Amino acid sequence: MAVRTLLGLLRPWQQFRTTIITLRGKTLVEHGCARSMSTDTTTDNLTLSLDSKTGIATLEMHRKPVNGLNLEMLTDLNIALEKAENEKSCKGLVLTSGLPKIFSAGLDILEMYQPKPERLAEFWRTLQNMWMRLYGSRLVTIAAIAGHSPAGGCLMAMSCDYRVMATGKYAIGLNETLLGIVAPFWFRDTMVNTIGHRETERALQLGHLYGADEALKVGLVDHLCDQEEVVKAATEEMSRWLKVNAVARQLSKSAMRQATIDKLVVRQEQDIEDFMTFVQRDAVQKALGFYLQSLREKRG
Ligand SMILES: CCCCCCCC/C=C\C/C=C/C(=O)SCCNC(=O)CCNC(=O)[C@H](O)C(C)(C)COP(=O)(O)OP(=O)(O)OC[C@H]1O[C@@H](n2cnc3c(N)ncnc32)[C@H](O)[C@@H]1OP(=O)(O)O
Repeated sequence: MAVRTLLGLLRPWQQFRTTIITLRGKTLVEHGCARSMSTDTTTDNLTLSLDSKTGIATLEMHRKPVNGLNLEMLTDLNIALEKAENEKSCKGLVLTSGLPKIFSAGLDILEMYQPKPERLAEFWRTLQNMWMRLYGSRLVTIAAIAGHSPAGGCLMAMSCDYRVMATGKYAIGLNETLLGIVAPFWFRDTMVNTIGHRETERALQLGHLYGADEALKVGLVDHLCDQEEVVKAATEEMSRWLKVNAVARQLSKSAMRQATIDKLVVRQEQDIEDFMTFVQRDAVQKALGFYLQSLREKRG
């Protein structure tokens, strides 16, 4: 607080600063302007930037090759989301990818294949926390999806308030059964809340990946546009949402979502145990091994 007051006395050109934060042995570099409180954060996995004029933050994922959600990426996402959440001038967040043709390939399967138990538990807790943060965010959150978005990628998109997807040959959905695994209850709940019970039941059992047109038809995404336009379309839609009284909108959002989040809050430890038991079963390890192999063979 004292630092903020002091910075307020500085002239604008004196206020640009670069801060380096080290976290869990990783370095986050911040470039920012103290007066506007806009702060850009870049890590190996993502960039968070805030447009201080509009109050819209952009969170761009760029973990090569496919924005696979591993422990480090999820940790960075949690930090970035918390930062945007706590920044008073930030009102909305566009979640997108800086990689071509990929929004996110979902969970990094290598976290679940032949895992070390301690890391596996931390990985799952960090994913749970990321979902609770994003699904329950006070911000208007819009996913700009210009590429594939299976499983955990679909979860992230569904956790936003609105989804813009690129037309093209991209797929989105909860395809867990194709890997021989089961979407956890809070993945399922999020999908039910988005597209309804019957459609979710069908999609989950089949591990169905929707093309963009079909995703629009069932309400899994809300708007289609050209690949190059997704972030622009998301930002335009955002301005509509930002015109609504913020408190009324936030209370409405929380009235719709909090019960779903609370279900995980009260079962968080049990869910970690269930996940660990399930993933470490021989049959599941075998299925994950085959799936990884098939991904590798696809490349030839
Ligand atoms: C009793 C109940 C208890 C409950 C227990 C619950 C358990 C449930 C647990 C978890 C839920 C799981 C959620 C998930 O998110 S699982 C991940 C699902 N993701 C996928 O199926 C996507 C797989 N990937 C693809 O289909 C494609 O890669 C693509 C369409 C995303 C992109 O295609 P393309 O551009 O052609 O790239 P490549 O396929 O060539 O991939 C490049 C490279 O990346 C590797 N890779 C891809 N996806 C993943 C991934 N998700 N994890 C790790 N690695 C991945 C791929 O293998 C290639 O690697 P390389 O050959 O070594 O270069």
